[in-house]
Amino acid sequence: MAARIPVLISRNPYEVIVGHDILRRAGEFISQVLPASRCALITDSNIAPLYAETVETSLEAAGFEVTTIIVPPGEPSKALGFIEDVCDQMIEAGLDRRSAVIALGGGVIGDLAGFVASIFYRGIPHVQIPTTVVAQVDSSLGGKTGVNSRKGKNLLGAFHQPSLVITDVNTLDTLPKREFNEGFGEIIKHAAIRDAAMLEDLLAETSPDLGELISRNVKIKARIVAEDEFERHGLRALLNFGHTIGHAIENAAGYGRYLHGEAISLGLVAAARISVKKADLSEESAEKIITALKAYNLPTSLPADITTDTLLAALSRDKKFESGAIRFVVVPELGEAFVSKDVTEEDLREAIESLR
Ligand SMILES: NC(=O)c1ccc[n+]([C@@H]2O[C@H](COP(=O)([O-])OP(=O)(O)OC[C@H]3O[C@@H](n4cnc5c(N)ncnc54)[C@H](O)[C@@H]3O)[C@@H](O)[C@H]2O)c1
Ligand SMILES: O=C(O)C(=O)C[C@@H](O)[C@H](O)[C@H](O)COP(=O)(O)O
Ligand SMILES: [Zn+2]
Repeated sequence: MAARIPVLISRNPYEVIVGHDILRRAGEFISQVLPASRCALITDSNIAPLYAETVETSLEAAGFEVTTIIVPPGEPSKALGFIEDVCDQMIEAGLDRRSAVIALGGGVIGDLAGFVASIFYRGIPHVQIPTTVVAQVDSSLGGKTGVNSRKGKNLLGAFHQPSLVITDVNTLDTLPKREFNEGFGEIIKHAAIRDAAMLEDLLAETSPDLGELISRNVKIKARIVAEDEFERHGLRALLNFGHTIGHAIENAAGYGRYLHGEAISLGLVAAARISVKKADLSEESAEKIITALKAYNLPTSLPADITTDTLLAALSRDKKFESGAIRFVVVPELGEAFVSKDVTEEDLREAIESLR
Protein backbone atom coordinates (compact mmCIF):
# COMPACT_ATOMS: atom_id res chain seq x y z
CA MET A 1 0.00 0.00 0.00
CA ALA A 2 1.32 3.42 -0.93
CA ALA A 3 1.01 6.31 1.55
CA ARG A 4 -0.28 9.61 0.21
CA ILE A 5 1.06 12.58 2.15
CA PRO A 6 -0.48 15.96 1.33
CA VAL A 7 1.62 19.10 0.99
CA LEU A 8 -1.03 21.70 1.79
CA ILE A 9 0.32 24.75 -0.03
CA SER A 10 -2.62 27.15 -0.13
CA ARG A 11 -2.60 27.91 -3.88
CA ASN A 12 -1.90 24.44 -5.21
CA PRO A 13 -1.74 21.51 -2.80
CA TYR A 14 -0.18 18.29 -4.03
CA GLU A 15 0.67 14.84 -2.78
CA VAL A 16 3.79 12.84 -2.09
CA ILE A 17 3.07 9.18 -2.86
CA VAL A 18 5.45 6.90 -0.94
CA GLY A 19 5.41 3.20 -1.73
CA HIS A 20 7.28 0.12 -2.87
CA ASP A 21 7.59 -0.82 -6.54
CA ILE A 22 5.41 2.08 -7.74
CA LEU A 23 7.73 3.41 -10.45
CA ARG A 24 5.88 1.37 -13.07
CA ARG A 25 2.68 3.19 -12.08
CA ALA A 26 4.18 6.66 -12.67
CA GLY A 27 2.09 7.29 -15.82
CA GLU A 28 -1.13 6.31 -14.07
CA PHE A 29 -0.41 8.62 -11.11
CA ILE A 30 0.73 11.53 -13.28
CA SER A 31 -2.29 11.31 -15.58
CA GLN A 32 -4.47 11.86 -12.50
CA VAL A 33 -2.98 15.33 -12.00
CA LEU A 34 -1.80 16.46 -15.45
CA PRO A 35 -3.37 16.16 -18.92
CA ALA A 36 -1.62 13.64 -21.17
CA SER A 37 0.80 15.75 -23.17
CA ARG A 38 4.37 15.89 -24.33
CA CYS A 39 6.82 15.66 -21.51
CA ALA A 40 10.55 15.82 -20.93
CA LEU A 41 11.87 13.06 -18.70
CA ILE A 42 15.04 14.57 -17.24
CA THR A 43 17.51 12.24 -15.57
CA ASP A 44 21.24 11.53 -15.27
CA SER A 45 23.44 8.94 -16.91
CA ASN A 46 23.64 6.75 -13.78
CA ILE A 47 19.89 6.59 -13.32
CA ALA A 48 18.83 6.35 -16.97
CA PRO A 49 19.94 2.73 -17.54
CA LEU A 50 18.33 1.67 -14.25
CA TYR A 51 14.93 3.34 -14.32
CA ALA A 52 14.24 5.50 -17.40
CA GLU A 53 12.65 2.72 -19.47
CA THR A 54 10.20 1.77 -16.72
CA VAL A 55 9.05 5.37 -16.42
CA GLU A 56 8.96 5.94 -20.20
CA THR A 57 6.85 2.80 -20.76
CA SER A 58 4.47 3.75 -18.00
CA LEU A 59 4.10 7.34 -19.27
CA GLU A 60 3.50 6.19 -22.84
CA ALA A 61 0.86 3.71 -21.70
CA ALA A 62 -0.90 6.66 -20.05
CA GLY A 63 -0.83 8.66 -23.31
CA PHE A 64 2.23 10.86 -22.77
CA GLU A 65 4.76 11.48 -25.55
CA VAL A 66 8.17 11.29 -23.88
CA THR A 67 11.48 12.95 -24.72
CA THR A 68 14.22 11.66 -22.42
CA ILE A 69 17.05 14.09 -21.66
CA ILE A 70 20.16 12.83 -19.90
CA VAL A 71 22.70 15.01 -18.08
CA PRO A 72 25.98 13.94 -16.46
CA PRO A 73 25.65 12.81 -12.83
CA GLY A 74 26.72 14.89 -9.85
CA GLU A 75 26.73 18.38 -8.41
CA PRO A 76 28.68 20.07 -11.26
CA SER A 77 25.58 19.56 -13.46
CA LYS A 78 23.65 21.97 -11.24
CA ALA A 79 24.86 24.91 -13.32
CA LEU A 80 23.25 27.44 -15.66
CA GLY A 81 24.94 25.96 -18.76
CA PHE A 82 23.07 22.69 -18.28
CA ILE A 83 19.79 24.55 -17.86
CA GLU A 84 20.25 26.12 -21.27
CA ASP A 85 21.27 22.79 -22.86
CA VAL A 86 18.22 21.01 -21.46
CA CYS A 87 15.88 23.83 -22.54
CA ASP A 88 17.36 23.75 -26.05
CA GLN A 89 16.70 20.01 -26.26
CA MET A 90 13.11 20.57 -25.13
CA ILE A 91 12.55 23.28 -27.73
CA GLU A 92 14.04 21.05 -30.46
CA ALA A 93 11.77 18.18 -29.37
CA GLY A 94 8.73 20.42 -29.85
CA LEU A 95 7.62 20.71 -26.25
CA ASP A 96 5.18 23.56 -25.73
CA ARG A 97 3.37 25.46 -22.98
CA ARG A 98 1.09 22.49 -22.34
CA SER A 99 4.04 20.15 -21.83
CA ALA A 100 5.42 18.94 -18.50
CA VAL A 101 8.78 18.06 -16.98
CA ILE A 102 9.35 14.81 -15.10
CA ALA A 103 12.46 14.81 -12.85
CA LEU A 104 13.80 11.29 -12.31
CA GLY A 105 16.78 11.24 -9.95
CA GLY A 106 18.45 12.67 -6.89
CA GLY A 107 18.44 16.23 -5.64
CA VAL A 108 20.67 17.46 -8.45
CA ILE A 109 18.20 16.34 -11.10
CA GLY A 110 15.22 17.48 -9.03
CA ASP A 111 16.61 20.98 -8.51
CA LEU A 112 17.79 21.32 -12.13
CA ALA A 113 14.64 19.90 -13.76
CA GLY A 114 12.38 21.85 -11.43
CA PHE A 115 14.19 25.05 -12.38
CA VAL A 116 13.88 24.18 -16.08
CA ALA A 117 10.13 23.74 -15.55
CA SER A 118 9.94 27.10 -13.77
CA ILE A 119 11.42 29.04 -16.71
CA PHE A 120 10.54 27.01 -19.82
CA TYR A 121 8.09 29.17 -21.79
CA ARG A 122 7.69 31.12 -18.50
CA GLY A 123 6.72 28.05 -16.53
CA ILE A 124 5.23 24.60 -17.05
CA PRO A 125 4.22 21.93 -14.51
CA HIS A 126 6.58 19.31 -13.22
CA VAL A 127 6.56 16.04 -11.31
CA GLN A 128 9.36 14.79 -9.06
CA ILE A 129 10.36 11.11 -8.99
CA PRO A 130 13.16 11.07 -6.37
CA THR A 131 15.66 8.19 -6.35
CA THR A 132 18.06 9.12 -3.51
CA VAL A 133 17.48 9.36 0.24
CA VAL A 134 18.21 13.10 0.09
CA ALA A 135 15.62 13.57 -2.62
CA GLN A 136 13.01 11.28 -1.06
CA VAL A 137 13.13 12.85 2.41
CA ASP A 138 13.82 16.43 1.38
CA SER A 139 14.53 17.92 -2.05
CA SER A 140 11.59 16.47 -4.02
CA LEU A 141 9.03 18.45 -2.04
CA GLY A 142 8.83 22.10 -1.16
CA GLY A 143 9.44 23.69 -4.51
CA LYS A 144 12.96 25.07 -4.03
CA THR A 145 14.52 24.69 -7.48
CA GLY A 146 17.70 26.10 -8.92
CA VAL A 147 21.38 25.82 -9.61
CA ASN A 148 24.69 26.86 -8.09
CA SER A 149 26.61 29.95 -9.02
CA ARG A 150 30.40 30.01 -8.97
CA LYS A 151 29.94 32.50 -6.13
CA GLY A 152 27.71 30.30 -4.01
CA LYS A 153 25.46 27.32 -3.54
CA ASN A 154 21.86 27.52 -4.85
CA LEU A 155 22.14 31.24 -5.53
CA LEU A 156 20.11 31.10 -8.77
CA GLY A 157 16.65 29.61 -8.72
CA ALA A 158 12.94 29.89 -8.27
CA PHE A 159 10.17 28.57 -6.07
CA HIS A 160 8.20 26.21 -8.29
CA GLN A 161 6.12 23.54 -6.58
CA PRO A 162 5.74 20.13 -8.23
CA SER A 163 2.28 18.87 -9.17
CA LEU A 164 3.08 15.47 -7.67
CA VAL A 165 5.94 13.56 -6.05
CA ILE A 166 6.24 9.80 -6.67
CA THR A 167 8.62 8.13 -4.21
CA ASP A 168 9.45 4.52 -4.94
CA VAL A 169 11.45 3.28 -1.95
CA ASN A 170 12.75 0.33 -4.00
CA THR A 171 14.85 2.66 -6.16
CA LEU A 172 17.12 3.07 -3.13
CA ASP A 173 18.21 -0.58 -3.59
CA THR A 174 20.67 0.49 -6.28
CA LEU A 175 22.00 3.55 -4.45
CA PRO A 176 25.70 3.18 -3.52
CA LYS A 177 26.41 3.14 0.23
CA ARG A 178 28.06 6.57 0.31
CA GLU A 179 25.06 8.18 -1.46
CA PHE A 180 22.67 6.25 0.80
CA ASN A 181 24.40 7.44 3.97
CA GLU A 182 24.55 11.10 2.95
CA GLY A 183 20.74 11.20 3.06
CA PHE A 184 20.94 10.74 6.81
CA GLY A 185 22.48 14.20 7.07
CA GLU A 186 19.05 15.64 6.16
CA ILE A 187 17.18 13.08 8.30
CA ILE A 188 19.30 13.95 11.36
CA LYS A 189 18.68 17.64 10.58
CA HIS A 190 14.90 17.02 10.61
CA ALA A 191 15.26 15.11 13.87
CA ALA A 192 17.30 17.88 15.49
CA ILE A 193 14.85 20.66 14.62
CA ARG A 194 11.50 18.86 14.87
CA ASP A 195 11.55 15.24 16.05
CA ALA A 196 13.78 14.38 19.02
CA ALA A 197 12.22 10.90 19.21
CA MET A 198 13.40 10.18 15.66
CA LEU A 199 16.98 10.93 16.75
CA GLU A 200 16.61 8.44 19.62
CA ASP A 201 15.20 5.87 17.16
CA LEU A 202 18.13 6.41 14.80
CA LEU A 203 20.59 5.99 17.66
CA ALA A 204 18.84 2.80 18.79
CA GLU A 205 18.31 0.94 15.50
CA THR A 206 20.80 0.24 12.75
CA SER A 207 18.42 -0.67 9.91
CA PRO A 208 15.25 1.40 10.19
CA ASP A 209 12.18 0.66 8.06
CA LEU A 210 12.89 2.91 5.10
CA GLY A 211 9.30 3.45 3.96
CA GLU A 212 8.27 4.59 7.43
CA LEU A 213 11.37 6.74 7.86
CA ILE A 214 10.82 8.47 4.53
CA SER A 215 7.14 9.15 5.27
CA ARG A 216 8.02 10.51 8.72
CA ASN A 217 10.51 12.94 7.17
CA VAL A 218 8.19 13.95 4.35
CA LYS A 219 5.51 14.81 6.94
CA ILE A 220 7.95 17.00 8.89
CA LYS A 221 8.98 18.93 5.80
CA ALA A 222 5.45 19.10 4.33
CA ARG A 223 4.07 20.76 7.47
CA ILE A 224 6.80 23.40 7.48
CA VAL A 225 6.51 24.15 3.77
CA ALA A 226 2.72 24.40 3.94
CA GLU A 227 3.01 27.07 6.63
CA ASP A 228 5.85 29.10 5.11
CA GLU A 229 6.12 28.26 1.42
CA PHE A 230 8.42 31.15 0.49
CA GLU A 231 10.60 31.19 3.66
CA ARG A 232 9.14 34.54 4.67
CA HIS A 233 8.05 33.91 8.26
CA GLY A 234 11.16 32.33 9.75
CA LEU A 235 9.68 28.83 9.99
CA ARG A 236 11.01 27.37 6.73
CA ALA A 237 14.43 28.83 7.49
CA LEU A 238 14.71 26.18 10.22
CA LEU A 239 15.18 23.59 7.43
CA ASN A 240 18.48 25.36 6.88
CA PHE A 241 19.94 24.05 10.17
CA GLY A 242 23.52 23.03 9.36
CA HIS A 243 23.34 24.57 5.89
CA THR A 244 25.09 27.91 6.45
CA ILE A 245 28.47 26.28 7.00
CA GLY A 246 27.50 23.18 4.93
CA HIS A 247 26.81 25.23 1.80
CA ALA A 248 30.03 27.21 2.30
CA ILE A 249 31.95 23.91 2.44
CA GLU A 250 30.35 22.68 -0.82
CA ASN A 251 31.36 25.90 -2.54
CA ALA A 252 34.84 26.22 -1.03
CA ALA A 253 35.71 22.54 -1.60
CA GLY A 254 34.54 22.71 -5.23
CA TYR A 255 31.06 21.42 -6.14
CA GLY A 256 31.00 17.63 -6.03
CA ARG A 257 33.94 16.94 -3.71
CA TYR A 258 31.49 16.53 -0.86
CA LEU A 259 28.02 15.13 -1.43
CA HIS A 260 25.41 17.55 -0.13
CA GLY A 261 24.54 15.44 2.91
CA GLU A 262 28.22 15.07 3.79
CA ALA A 263 28.76 18.84 3.76
CA ILE A 264 25.58 19.23 5.80
CA SER A 265 26.98 16.73 8.31
CA LEU A 266 29.95 19.04 8.89
CA GLY A 267 27.60 22.01 9.03
CA LEU A 268 25.44 20.21 11.60
CA VAL A 269 28.41 19.50 13.86
CA ALA A 270 29.39 23.18 13.76
CA ALA A 271 25.78 24.33 14.23
CA ALA A 272 25.33 21.97 17.18
CA ARG A 273 28.42 23.48 18.84
CA ILE A 274 27.20 27.01 18.13
CA SER A 275 23.85 25.97 19.64
CA VAL A 276 25.64 24.90 22.84
CA LYS A 277 27.37 28.28 23.03
CA LYS A 278 24.52 30.57 21.94
CA ALA A 279 21.28 28.71 22.67
CA ASP A 280 22.02 26.62 25.77
CA LEU A 281 21.82 23.28 23.98
CA SER A 282 23.26 20.69 26.38
CA GLU A 283 26.64 19.16 25.48
CA GLU A 284 24.94 15.75 25.75
CA SER A 285 22.32 16.67 23.11
CA ALA A 286 24.98 18.05 20.77
CA GLU A 287 26.90 14.78 21.18
CA LYS A 288 23.76 12.82 20.22
CA ILE A 289 23.59 14.69 16.90
CA ILE A 290 27.29 14.01 16.28
CA THR A 291 27.02 10.32 17.29
CA ALA A 292 24.10 9.82 14.90
CA LEU A 293 26.09 11.38 12.04
CA LYS A 294 29.07 9.13 12.79
CA ALA A 295 26.79 6.08 12.84
CA TYR A 296 26.09 6.77 9.14
CA ASN A 297 29.79 7.30 8.40
CA LEU A 298 29.24 10.98 7.76
CA PRO A 299 32.22 13.34 8.07
CA THR A 300 32.64 15.29 11.30
CA SER A 301 36.06 16.82 10.66
CA LEU A 302 37.41 19.09 7.93
CA PRO A 303 40.66 18.62 5.99
CA ALA A 304 43.30 21.36 6.33
CA ASP A 305 43.23 22.40 2.65
CA ILE A 306 39.76 23.95 3.07
CA THR A 307 40.84 27.00 5.01
CA THR A 308 38.74 28.85 7.54
CA ASP A 309 39.20 32.13 5.66
CA THR A 310 37.95 30.61 2.38
CA LEU A 311 34.95 29.24 4.23
CA LEU A 312 34.17 32.55 5.90
CA ALA A 313 34.37 34.28 2.51
CA ALA A 314 31.95 31.73 0.98
CA LEU A 315 29.72 32.08 4.02
CA SER A 316 29.37 35.82 3.53
CA ARG A 317 27.44 35.07 0.33
CA ASP A 318 24.82 32.95 2.15
CA LYS A 319 21.23 33.86 1.24
CA LYS A 320 20.36 34.19 4.91
CA PHE A 321 22.50 37.31 5.33
CA GLU A 322 20.27 40.34 5.75
CA SER A 323 21.77 43.84 5.76
CA GLY A 324 25.18 42.28 6.42
CA ALA A 325 24.01 40.27 9.49
CA ILE A 326 23.92 36.48 9.51
CA ARG A 327 20.69 34.71 10.48
CA PHE A 328 21.86 31.40 11.88
CA VAL A 329 19.62 28.47 12.82
CA VAL A 330 20.26 27.12 16.33
CA VAL A 331 18.72 24.32 18.37
CA PRO A 332 18.05 25.13 22.07
CA GLU A 333 16.91 21.57 22.72
CA LEU A 334 16.50 18.55 20.49
CA GLY A 335 13.32 18.88 18.39
CA GLU A 336 13.21 22.69 18.57
CA ALA A 337 14.96 25.40 16.59
CA PHE A 338 14.98 29.13 16.02
CA VAL A 339 16.81 31.69 13.92
CA SER A 340 19.39 33.63 15.92
CA LYS A 341 20.80 37.04 15.03
CA ASP A 342 23.38 36.76 17.82
CA VAL A 343 25.88 34.51 16.08
CA THR A 344 29.04 36.50 15.34
CA GLU A 345 31.85 35.96 12.85
CA GLU A 346 34.00 34.93 15.80
CA ASP A 347 31.46 32.20 16.73
CA LEU A 348 31.52 30.94 13.14
CA ARG A 349 35.32 30.96 13.06
CA GLU A 350 35.52 29.08 16.35
CA ALA A 351 32.97 26.47 15.23
CA ILE A 352 34.83 25.92 11.94
CA GLU A 353 38.13 25.59 13.81
CA SER A 354 36.48 22.98 16.07
CA LEU A 355 36.08 20.81 12.96
CA ARG A 356 39.86 20.51 12.50
N1 LIG B 1 15.45 21.65 -3.25
C1 LIG B 1 15.66 21.27 -2.00
O1 LIG B 1 14.85 21.52 -1.10
C2 LIG B 1 16.88 20.49 -1.67
C3 LIG B 1 16.95 19.76 -0.47
C4 LIG B 1 18.08 18.98 -0.23
C5 LIG B 1 19.10 18.91 -1.17
N2 LIG B 1 18.99 19.62 -2.32
C6 LIG B 1 20.03 19.54 -3.35
O2 LIG B 1 20.12 18.18 -3.77
C7 LIG B 1 21.43 17.96 -4.29
C8 LIG B 1 21.97 16.66 -3.74
O3 LIG B 1 21.12 15.62 -4.12
P1 LIG B 1 21.60 14.11 -3.97
O4 LIG B 1 22.32 14.01 -2.72
O5 LIG B 1 20.42 13.27 -4.23
O6 LIG B 1 22.71 13.97 -5.11
P2 LIG B 1 22.65 13.51 -6.64
O7 LIG B 1 21.38 13.91 -7.27
O8 LIG B 1 23.90 13.99 -7.24
O9 LIG B 1 22.68 11.93 -6.52
C9 LIG B 1 23.81 11.31 -5.95
C10 LIG B 1 24.39 10.24 -6.88
O10 LIG B 1 23.56 9.10 -6.86
C11 LIG B 1 23.24 8.67 -8.19
N3 LIG B 1 21.91 8.06 -8.08
C12 LIG B 1 20.75 8.69 -7.85
N4 LIG B 1 19.78 7.80 -7.65
C13 LIG B 1 20.32 6.57 -7.80
C14 LIG B 1 19.82 5.26 -7.67
N5 LIG B 1 18.57 5.03 -7.29
N6 LIG B 1 20.66 4.23 -7.90
C15 LIG B 1 21.97 4.46 -8.20
N7 LIG B 1 22.51 5.68 -8.30
C16 LIG B 1 21.69 6.74 -8.09
C17 LIG B 1 23.32 9.92 -9.01
O11 LIG B 1 23.54 9.60 -10.35
C18 LIG B 1 24.47 10.65 -8.35
O12 LIG B 1 25.69 10.15 -8.88
C19 LIG B 1 22.28 19.14 -3.89
O13 LIG B 1 22.49 19.96 -4.99
C20 LIG B 1 21.42 19.86 -2.86
O14 LIG B 1 21.67 21.23 -2.83
C21 LIG B 1 17.91 20.39 -2.59
O1 LIG C 1 13.50 23.16 1.65
C1 LIG C 1 14.15 23.94 2.35
O2 LIG C 1 13.71 25.05 2.69
C2 LIG C 1 15.52 23.59 2.79
O3 LIG C 1 16.22 24.42 3.33
C3 LIG C 1 15.99 22.20 2.55
C4 LIG C 1 17.51 22.07 2.44
O4 LIG C 1 17.84 20.74 2.85
C5 LIG C 1 18.04 22.25 1.03
O5 LIG C 1 19.40 21.91 0.98
C6 LIG C 1 17.76 23.58 0.40
O6 LIG C 1 18.11 23.55 -0.98
C7 LIG C 1 18.54 24.70 1.02
O7 LIG C 1 17.90 25.86 0.69
P1 LIG C 1 18.64 27.22 0.39
O8 LIG C 1 17.53 28.20 0.28
O9 LIG C 1 19.56 27.50 1.53
O10 LIG C 1 19.37 27.06 -0.89
ZN1 LIG D 1 19.90 20.30 2.33
